[in-house]
Amino acid sequence: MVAVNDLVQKLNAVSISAEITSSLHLEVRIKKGASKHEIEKLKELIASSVTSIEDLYNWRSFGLTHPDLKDIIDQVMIGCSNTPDGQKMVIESTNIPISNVHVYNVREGDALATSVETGDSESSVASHHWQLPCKEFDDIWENLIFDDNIKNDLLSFVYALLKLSDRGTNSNIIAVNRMILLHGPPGTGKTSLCKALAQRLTVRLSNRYKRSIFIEVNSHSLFSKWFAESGKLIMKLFEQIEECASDAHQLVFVLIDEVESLTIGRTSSYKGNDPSDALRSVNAVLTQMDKIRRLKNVLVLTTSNITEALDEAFVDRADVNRYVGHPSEYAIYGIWLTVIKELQRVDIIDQSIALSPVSSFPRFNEYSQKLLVLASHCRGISGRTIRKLPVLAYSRLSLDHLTMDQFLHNLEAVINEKIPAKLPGHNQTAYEDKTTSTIPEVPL
Ligand SMILES: Nc1ncnc2c1ncn2[C@@H]1O[C@H](COP(=O)(O)OP(=O)(O)OP(=O)(O)O)[C@@H](O)[C@H]1O
Repeated sequence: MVAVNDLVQKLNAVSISAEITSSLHLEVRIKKGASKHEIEKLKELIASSVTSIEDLYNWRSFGLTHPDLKDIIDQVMIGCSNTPDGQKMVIESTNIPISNVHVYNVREGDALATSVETGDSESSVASHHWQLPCKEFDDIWENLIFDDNIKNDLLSFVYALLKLSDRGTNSNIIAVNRMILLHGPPGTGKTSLCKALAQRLTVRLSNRYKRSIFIEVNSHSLFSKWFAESGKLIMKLFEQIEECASDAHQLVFVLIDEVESLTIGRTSSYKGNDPSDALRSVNAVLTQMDKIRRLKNVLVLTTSNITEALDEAFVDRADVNRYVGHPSEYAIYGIWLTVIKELQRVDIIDQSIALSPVSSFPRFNEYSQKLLVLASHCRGISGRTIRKLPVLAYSRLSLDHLTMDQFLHNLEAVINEKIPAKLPGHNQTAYEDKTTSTIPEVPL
């Protein structure tokens, strides 16, 4: 029976042949203290040792057991933008191009808070800066689970945008603004996706750009505290960004979260303030965005929870705008799987029970089936809340170690307690059910 199941799984796995290995990348994270320069020389060995690994899933990391590699390489992630996230892969060819093997190390440490002067000898923390690739962002990509192909789509599209810009295409003919907009309900992973995307692009483009910086703009505090001054503040902030981008060997990612607070519609007033202030700020942002779009090493990532309030001229400038909604039961299952695996890794949940990956549905074992049923009760809830539920389940019993049965039982109890409205028969609101954007999607 097991053998038959294995066979079916193999048939379902994507077989990577030579013709698509060109879009297959290996991202190799080296151990602290190991020499990147020396490991760069081992790319061929790394590529060939990957082909002998049985359980490979797209965009999932794994360790290497080869005696010459295991002590210097922390993890490898295999990524193919032509293949769904989490799909099992069978690599038949050993022809992974060496140029697609990216060796990197991660920086540790906190973000650097950067201020701008606001007059009257006051200054405000306007942004936080991270040098990429950094440890904090590195595991986000693999742990973000979406129903659609948004991760692959964004990565390929933005990679193409940066390549086009780098080749010096005429922007009057090929309009590239290097700006993306992600919108949708709170807690659905928009900010995390921007950070993860920047990290992956940094690793991918490390041959082209020696350095990479991620600037997170503190848009809310900038706008609400010094409303009338915000036009000036925005200008100063963008001057700092331009300074970073003046280094042609540096890739600059700018994240503007809650972008609606900067670009609230020209006609709407903000918290009862004079609409002319809102207008001034919108204009300042748009002027600065237009300036920045001339810089080919800058990518602006924006997120919004209230798309309806966004300025049309701003939305128009985005090369991509995508709706990011609440996860379906399959994505919820996938998110819980990442949390449960971590709890198993630290031996809080029994390690002897392996839950099935989403891609093997419907051939689920009894535990996976139960988890999927629980997931179906949680539709319409944000990924942020979904991620917290297993920890709440663990905390219900003051035990150091839980069997899988105990864990699932507690998870069910937490769901019944915390979100009773999500039990079967509950009618979801129109907002919770929403799956399409109010802004037309740009086809990718
Ligand atoms: N689809 C998802 N897969 C995995 N984790 C998710 C997902 N959606 C949200 N999360 C988790 O929820 C937390 C919040 O995510 P994030 O801040 O990126 O959401 P957001 O959409 O930007 O929310 P907000 O608009 O409130 O800032 C993160 O820890 C993230 O890992």
